[in-house]
Amino acid sequence: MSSDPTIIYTLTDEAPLLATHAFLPVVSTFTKPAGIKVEQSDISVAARILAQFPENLTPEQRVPDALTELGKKTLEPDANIIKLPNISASVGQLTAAIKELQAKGYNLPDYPADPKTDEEKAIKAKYAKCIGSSVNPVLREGNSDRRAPKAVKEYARKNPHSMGEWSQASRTHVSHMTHGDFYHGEKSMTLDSAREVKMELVTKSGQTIVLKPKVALQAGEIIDSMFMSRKALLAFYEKQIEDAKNTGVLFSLHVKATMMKVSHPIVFGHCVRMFYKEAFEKHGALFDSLGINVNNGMADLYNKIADLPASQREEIERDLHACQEHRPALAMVDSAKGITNFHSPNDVIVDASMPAMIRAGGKMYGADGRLKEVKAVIPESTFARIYQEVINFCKWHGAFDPRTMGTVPNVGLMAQQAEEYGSHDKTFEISEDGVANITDLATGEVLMSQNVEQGDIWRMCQVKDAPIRDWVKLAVTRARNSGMPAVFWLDPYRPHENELIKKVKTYLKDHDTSGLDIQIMSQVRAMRYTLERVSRGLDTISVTGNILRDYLTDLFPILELGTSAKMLSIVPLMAGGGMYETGAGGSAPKHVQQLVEENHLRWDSLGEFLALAVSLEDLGLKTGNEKAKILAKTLDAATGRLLDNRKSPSPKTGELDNRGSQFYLSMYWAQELAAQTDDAELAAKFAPLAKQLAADEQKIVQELLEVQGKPVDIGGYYKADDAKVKAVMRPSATFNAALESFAA
Ligand SMILES: NC(=O)C1=CN([C@@H]2O[C@H](COP(=O)(O)OP(=O)(O)OC[C@H]3O[C@@H](n4cnc5c(N)ncnc54)[C@H](OP(=O)(O)O)[C@@H]3O)[C@@H](O)[C@H]2O)C=CC1
Ligand SMILES: O=C(O)CCC(=O)C(=O)O
Ligand SMILES: [Mg+2]
Repeated sequence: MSSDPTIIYTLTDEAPLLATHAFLPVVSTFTKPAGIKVEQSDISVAARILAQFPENLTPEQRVPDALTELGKKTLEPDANIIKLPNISASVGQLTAAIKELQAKGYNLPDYPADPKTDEEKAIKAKYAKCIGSSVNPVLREGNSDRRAPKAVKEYARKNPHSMGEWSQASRTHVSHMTHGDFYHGEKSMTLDSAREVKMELVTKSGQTIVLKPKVALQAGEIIDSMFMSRKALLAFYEKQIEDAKNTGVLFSLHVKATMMKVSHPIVFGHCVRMFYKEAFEKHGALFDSLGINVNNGMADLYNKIADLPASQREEIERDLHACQEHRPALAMVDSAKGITNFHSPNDVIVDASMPAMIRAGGKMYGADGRLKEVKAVIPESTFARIYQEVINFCKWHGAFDPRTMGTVPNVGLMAQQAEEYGSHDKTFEISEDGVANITDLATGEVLMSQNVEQGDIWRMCQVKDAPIRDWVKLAVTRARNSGMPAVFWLDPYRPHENELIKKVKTYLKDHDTSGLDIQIMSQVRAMRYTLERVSRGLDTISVTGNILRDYLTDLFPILELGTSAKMLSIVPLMAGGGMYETGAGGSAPKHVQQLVEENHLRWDSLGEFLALAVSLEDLGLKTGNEKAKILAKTLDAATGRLLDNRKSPSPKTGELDNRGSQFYLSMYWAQELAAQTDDAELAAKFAPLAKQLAADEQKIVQELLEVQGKPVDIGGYYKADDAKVKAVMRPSATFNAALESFAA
């Protein structure tokens, strides 16, 4: 039993970080009487960049490599981590962050987009560690348990969010490849013994190029080899662009360039190039000489042509516009600002963008700011099909009704960089035609081989045996505790999932499943089965691999609750600790913009409140700290009251925002603590605070409201000024004083 139980609180980026600045003082104050320590760990993109370049910084500027430290912590049994959503940076966001840090006096090197020297290559490799989804895979040393807590689901039932109407005549649909994609030629095997393998390309010209010299594999591990054909992808895009034009629906592309940070920017770039084909053919050499990489989106192109002589730039712009003339209309990210789906590869992230489209009745915004029917292009067919199944269902049954629909929690295979989301260091764009082999290093035996062509994307995925066992156990536990049926979404026609099915069947026998309803279904059937139940108000646990975990934990919360930010998201770490994530919702740039322009933060910290309650409960159970358990129980009760009394933040400036919502949470929490009878000492301790906050309620709310409506300065975006942020996020002198005198 630890004498000094500790919760590690992550500091991340954008809206979640702003909210944390207001919430942390409350957390530290409330947990102190229970003897709990709250430590901070800065894993913001700015801190992660700075940690890469200690030699460029003065001793005062240097920061520890908090992410690596935290990664190690996840392997310790007493880990208790609250993890807020962080930026998974695009190249554009990375360069903007570097620029801001340089302007603040940090002597960082520029990002070398096209490195020539060894030194530049080394710099690029360091920056590569800060791009895309580079936090979650390090910390997620456990599988995923995400669900809508009962109080939140009840709230959504009583206060349903808006849902767009679906028409049976809707032409909205999903388009995916039917050949030449990863699904098409996938190979998979379970290792009989531990091996070391390499990934190599044997070219048609007889050369052997080693792409990955060594991957150490464990016995029982499942590995896959799969590739996407460039030719098939281009032909697919050509056809879909043509079809959208002929049928008059918006063209939209949905990828996950953040998580799939190697493959999806390439998949995205091919689409943009195909769309603007003639302009790229005409200006290709110039674009290359300017270092334009369309995998980073049209924003990069427009930035890089900005300094060309006006006549040359205008000619390019004319040629780009000429392409648009005979191309379909594009779905917009921000129609007011003219930002299209092609602006940046991470503006449209499939896990959130497809549910948003489905929630809106199968529509996305066109350039005129109106909602329109859409062709949703999701090239890879493996998982795209589930969305078409949802569309089919909505067209037939109409939109789901949040007042009556069932809930779909998820148990997701995620630990130890499982499946596709761990494949970045084993993903390659093929340089010339040949055979791509996974070869045993010791024996030279070729385990799996694929015929590939230049430009194809080839990857190897892994999933270790222990995470699979843990995942099956978690599924059985959740089914038992919830009384819901659980469905493993596994497709026997997909080689990888077929290997998984064998293991699932074996490991289910390790558990008492009597009285439980556990089934295995292919994805499309599982979706249909689940939706039939959802529409009848019945609940069903989805037990899925890593990508479907990501997709379904935005899809169902967005349909059921209006946002995934209100979901409980737990990672029971395999080493015994726990990580408590705040929903699946990411950071929201437009929330920061609203704060800076109008001093109103619409971000809802509900996910943070829910996560903290489970973190406290877990800490109480594991360390025998009864006060922590009471803190957890009363926090949950306070969160319930917050919902019942409608004290969540409003999106509108001039109304209660994140700070006001946090005040109410604090007041209710103090009141619940004062009222409980399990621990008289705690009750007595919190009684004066509860009384004071209630007495000052009007005054505090007034202080929090009156600051709104004017611009504020937080001293930066990626690395805001701590003191300025604190001042902005804690503007009520009365509330601050009450907390301080309590803590004293
Ligand atoms: N766990 C993690 O670390 C995750 C990180 N990300 C990262 O976050 C960034 C943005 O991702 P994106 O896919 O656009 O998704 P987001 O979840 O940031 O946002 C989509 C929209 O959902 C609404 N929303 C989400 N959370 C909240 C909240 N707590 N309170 C109020 N509204 C909320 C906002 O809509 P509105 O403005 O209309 O209110 C927001 O604009 C990317 O860098 C991505 O990689 C994404 C997912 C998870
Ligand atoms: O790590 C990321 O970029 C996003 C994570 C995410 O979308 C999720 O876990 O649901
Ligand atoms: Mg997600």
